[in-house]
Amino acid sequence: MRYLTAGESHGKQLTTIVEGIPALMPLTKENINESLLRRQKGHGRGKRMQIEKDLVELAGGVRHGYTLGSPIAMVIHNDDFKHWEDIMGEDPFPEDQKIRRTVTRPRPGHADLNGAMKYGHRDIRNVLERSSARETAARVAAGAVAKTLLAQLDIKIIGYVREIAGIIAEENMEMPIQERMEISEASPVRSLDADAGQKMMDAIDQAKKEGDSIGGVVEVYIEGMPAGIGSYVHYDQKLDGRIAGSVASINAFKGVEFGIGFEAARKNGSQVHDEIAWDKEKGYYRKTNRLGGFEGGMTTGMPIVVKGVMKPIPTLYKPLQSVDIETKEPFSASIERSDSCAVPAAAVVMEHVVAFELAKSLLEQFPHDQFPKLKEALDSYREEIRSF
Ligand SMILES: Cc1cc2nc3c(=O)[nH]c(=O)nc-3n(C[C@H](O)[C@H](O)[C@H](O)COP(=O)(O)O)c2cc1C
Ligand SMILES: C=C(O[C@@H]1CC(C(=O)O)=C[C@@H](OP(=O)(O)O)[C@H]1O)C(=O)O
Repeated sequence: MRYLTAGESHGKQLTTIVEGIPALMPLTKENINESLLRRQKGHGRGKRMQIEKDLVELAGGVRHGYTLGSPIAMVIHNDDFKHWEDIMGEDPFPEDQKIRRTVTRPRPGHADLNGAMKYGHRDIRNVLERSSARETAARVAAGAVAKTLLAQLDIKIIGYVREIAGIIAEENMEMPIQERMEISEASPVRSLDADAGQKMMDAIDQAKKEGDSIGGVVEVYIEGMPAGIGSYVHYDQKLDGRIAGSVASINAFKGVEFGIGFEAARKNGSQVHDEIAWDKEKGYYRKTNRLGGFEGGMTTGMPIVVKGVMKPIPTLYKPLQSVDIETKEPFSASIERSDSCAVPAAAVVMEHVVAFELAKSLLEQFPHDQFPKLKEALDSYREEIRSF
């Protein structure tokens, strides 16, 4: 199972192709649109999200509500394209407009300067159009297909915000996943804690007023993955490693933690490892879940708990200093628009990239061309694990 995306932020459309989903799996565009619309929400986003209404067009691989086993092609149109046709269309700029319309001022913290040097672009627009997190809409579409597969295998997944600008939403470890879903969806910052949520919103408003940006920590929580998914035998089969890679690949993500994460460095082994217990009904389980659902690159059967840290947005109304690549002169220009905080949206993105890795590892372990056979194989594996 794999996916590719294509498309520029202000170009015509984003395209996603997902390969490897078995045939005969129920899938509708509503499954995908629900995820896309969730990604667009969240306090702190800029004007662009008022222009876009992300809706998917299923362009291949699905017929009459079921997957065909062929690649699934999805298109999301950029509504903003109509404002950018002269800049993003096929025709080059007329000579007399070239200098004025070419982007030559790289933003610190974005892909601008490194991307321009690597690909030899003297117009930084050729970099920023693709490095933009607009691409995460296409990734969420791929993840939504994976999430639909997981849901039909009784695996639930949700992403929410744990921290923004140092304000922490304390977690009640006992909170069931359904409650996590409902509370975070109702919160404008996807927080699990109303008091912290209000403080987060205030911090976002304050940052915006000051022309600055803020980052935070998001968490993805998964229930229903049986023990033993992933493997210890090769570096690239370790599921926690794959998840870490996919999370770090999200725009502006700078770190990943499982369970208590970096806190483990400051604790003794007896305070970190989760004791093993057994119950006639549910089989083996851990008395605690400090390792966040992974041992040896494989799931333990406990909930998977993974956090990602997002740095503050690099485009600032209060700009940092940089150097114009044509004149080599320093500048500090003002900008037209940007998000001041995209942490709530990033929680939805992280949920979807993690969902993709989970679905991919399940299909590697239980390769089936037909979805009902995958379901049957997983049910029988679950029974085997329970009575082990
Ligand atoms: C949902 C989301 C929205 C974002 N919005 C913006 C934005 O409005 N302006 C901006 O400069 N960066 C934004 N970013 C972050 C940049 O895309 C990111 O910092 C850039 O691609 C450079 O990559 P790096 O930070 O991973 O090094 C956003 C990221 C995400 C996940
Ligand atoms: C378009 C999205 O996010 C964009 C990500 C982004 C960036 O530099 O990463 C910059 C902004 O784009 P624009 O300059 O057009 O306002 C965000 O709006 C989106 O999330 O769909």
